[in-house]
Amino acid sequence: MPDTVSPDASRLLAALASGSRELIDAYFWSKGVDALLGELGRASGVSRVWIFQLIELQPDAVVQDYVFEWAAAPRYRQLMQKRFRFFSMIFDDPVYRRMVEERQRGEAQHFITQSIPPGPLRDNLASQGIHSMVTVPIMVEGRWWGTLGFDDCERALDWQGSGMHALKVAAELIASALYRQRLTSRRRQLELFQQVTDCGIWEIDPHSASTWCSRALLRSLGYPDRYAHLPLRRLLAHIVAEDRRRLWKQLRESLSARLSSWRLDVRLIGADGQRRWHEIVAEAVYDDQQRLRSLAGLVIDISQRKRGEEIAQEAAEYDELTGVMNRRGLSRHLAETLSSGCSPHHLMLVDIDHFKPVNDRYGHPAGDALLRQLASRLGNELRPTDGLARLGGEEFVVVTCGLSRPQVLALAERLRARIADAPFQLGGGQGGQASPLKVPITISVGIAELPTDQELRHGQAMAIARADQALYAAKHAGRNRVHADWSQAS
Ligand SMILES: Nc1nc2c(ncn2[C@@H]2O[C@H](COP(=O)(O)OP(=O)(O)OP(=O)(O)O)[C@@H](O)[C@H]2O)c(=O)[nH]1
Repeated sequence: MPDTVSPDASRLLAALASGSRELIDAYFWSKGVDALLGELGRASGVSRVWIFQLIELQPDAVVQDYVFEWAAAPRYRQLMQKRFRFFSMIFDDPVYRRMVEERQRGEAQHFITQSIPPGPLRDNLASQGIHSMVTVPIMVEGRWWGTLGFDDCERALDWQGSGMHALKVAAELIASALYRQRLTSRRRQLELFQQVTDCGIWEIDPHSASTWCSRALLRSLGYPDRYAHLPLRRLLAHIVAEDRRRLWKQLRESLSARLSSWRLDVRLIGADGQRRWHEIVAEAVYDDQQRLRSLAGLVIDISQRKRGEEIAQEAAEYDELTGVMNRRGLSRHLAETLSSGCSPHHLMLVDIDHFKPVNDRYGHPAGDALLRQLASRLGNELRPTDGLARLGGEEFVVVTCGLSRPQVLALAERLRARIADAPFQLGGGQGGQASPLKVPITISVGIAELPTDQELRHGQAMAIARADQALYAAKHAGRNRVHADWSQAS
């Protein structure tokens, strides 16, 4: 057995000092680690310095990968050997099992091969020609990440005392470089994630009501990137008042139900003063007493999606030809206006008289143009709260609220007169083309009251049926007139 010698502690400390500088300065930690291992290897005079990364800890085996190496001479190199790629060590040796348990606890080990009890571990080391070995676990965020090891194939090195202390410092330096790299790459990933997704990250401390907002979020709200402290009150002021009320309600309800996550769409007022739809995604963490410990989440810009939804809704609820509401839009308008508290509600059916001859004589496109103009003229006579819809063909509906029967009759009469008094101009008249056609038309109007005490769909159908009766009466009486059916109105 070779004589036991101790490493030169002062050389090791000097190596640690210069190696650690490289590790701190290196952009990629791996480059700094290579330099540190080299410094330590040369200073200690060992044959090989290595780092194994822990890949998986199984119940009866540990899987590791040989990730870094410094070798004093080419014959000591092992890194490229296939047997050290994701190699698995089985716990069939109690000595090895104890070693793994100690590494998990962050404890260093040093041994001379010949002093190890006979068994697989000793055989393994002997097969590699190792006389002595020291290992220090690399602990990252309190967990065993990997192992820093020194093999001596020439001497039996005794690593106790200041030599061992230097190696522990080296393992801690490597661990902190790894941790720094992790944080840097996490930060980069987060920034990339935010850029790609138009999303901001926030966190609120419920005790102090202080907030943390990611740079992207701060920027979109008009604050400097590194704004140190954005009070919750100020953050909430960026939410449109009406949506803020919904947010408080959502917050109260989810807290009382101890919900761990929820979502809400709100409008945010950005740095440019524009309101944009955002989705708030929140994750709540509660302590053992079910009190809120932290609230964090994302703010995702969904203005594009909302615009898409609005376009889809417009397509679904508006008439393509005239731009006024269609039957579906009318239903929504009625539902909204009936629940608004304004009453009574009246429904007018407006139908063009003798429209078929217009189509027959001037063609369908001219008929279309006339329908568009009619919608526009009717709309000009109405208030913003009134509803105008096209039911199909040449039949329109006007919905009013808050008007008495005489007032509704007067409005209908005014609509009728405005259409009858001025002929419609169709086509031509521009750039030396033929002069526009002047087509006089009239409308007939049937009126009914909308019942408020019935189910909407039923009440709407009833009112349309009665208005239709009144319209029929107006047509029968000679057209260009207004009729009302006040029967059965509740
Ligand atoms: N241009 C055009 N015409 C339409 C459209 N929808 C329905 N019409 C036409 O509207 C006309 C409706 O004719 P009728 O139901 O006979 O009614 P009318 O000729 O107006 O007669 P009265 O209502 O009884 O006064 C038909 O010629 C339909 O082809 C449309 O979208 N565009």
